[in-house]
Amino acid sequence: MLYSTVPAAEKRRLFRERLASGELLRFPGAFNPLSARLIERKGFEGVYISGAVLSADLGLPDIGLTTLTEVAARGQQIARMTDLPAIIDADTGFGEPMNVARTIQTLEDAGLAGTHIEDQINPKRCGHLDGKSVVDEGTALKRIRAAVDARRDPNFLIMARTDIAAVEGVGAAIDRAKALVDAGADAIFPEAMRSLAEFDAVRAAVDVPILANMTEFGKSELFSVDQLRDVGVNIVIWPVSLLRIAMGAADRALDTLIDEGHLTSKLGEMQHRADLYDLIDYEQYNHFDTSVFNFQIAR
Ligand SMILES: C[C@](O)(C(=O)O)[C@H](CC(=O)O)C(=O)O
Ligand SMILES: [Mg+2]
Repeated sequence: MLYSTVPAAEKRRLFRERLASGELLRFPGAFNPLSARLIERKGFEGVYISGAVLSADLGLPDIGLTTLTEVAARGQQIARMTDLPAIIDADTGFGEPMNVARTIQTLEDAGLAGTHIEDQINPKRCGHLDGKSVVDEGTALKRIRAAVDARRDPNFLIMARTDIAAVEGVGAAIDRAKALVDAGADAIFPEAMRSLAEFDAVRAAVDVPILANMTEFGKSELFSVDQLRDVGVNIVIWPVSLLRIAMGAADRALDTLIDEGHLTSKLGEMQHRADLYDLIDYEQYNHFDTSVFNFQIAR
């Protein structure tokens, strides 16, 4: 109740331990703090906090308009709701390498378990869109070195994301991934891989964990957990999926409301009040005041 009782340093330590085991860890994207609770309840291994979701939530395109303050605050709200490790998207790090350093310390303070910093130029765009540009290798490495030097908890995971595959091909992504690992990256996020063979090639090239981004309507086919495990992927994210599903359902429900004048036909699709209260541990709040949860909800 109220929040996770596991301190951030402990979440990070446990996360590092699981990552080292080589198993594939599943990180659905939480589009709000409540959905992080659902992800934990269902038994997933972690929670992803997407920049695309954060900006879409504010009605903005994912082009680096959100600020570190906004991102860290939302990350903190989500991370504190779950015992699971939460990885947050830090885009290009919010500025120059010195800003990247501040980003890392701020995200550590916010209780996140790790983050990824990408090598796109500013303004950045979704990794699955055409027309991306990346910074030169020197700049990309500086961002990662700054991140690694700035962290105070060695278990805070610093992942380097490279978007170069879409611009120069998977060969360039492999070269860059190796250089990023040499610069201190704990893990690699090869963005917009088009096939399992491409994941396989990156996997073979580096011996740190790699992440697969299973975002919909993008460049990657939607591979299954088993397929990704077979090629040695260590973390898989579905960054925007729950937001897409929730917004799709909301869109259809509003149409139903217009057509039918009520939402009775939608009750089966809704999270029941009883399930919501269960998810937020409403009953536990009786601990403070026994009159808080003294009602029945009919199913
Ligand atoms: C992973 C990602 O960086 C995100 O912000 O969630 C996006 C997802 C998306 O826009 O579909 C990405 O650039 O892939
Ligand atoms: Mg992003």
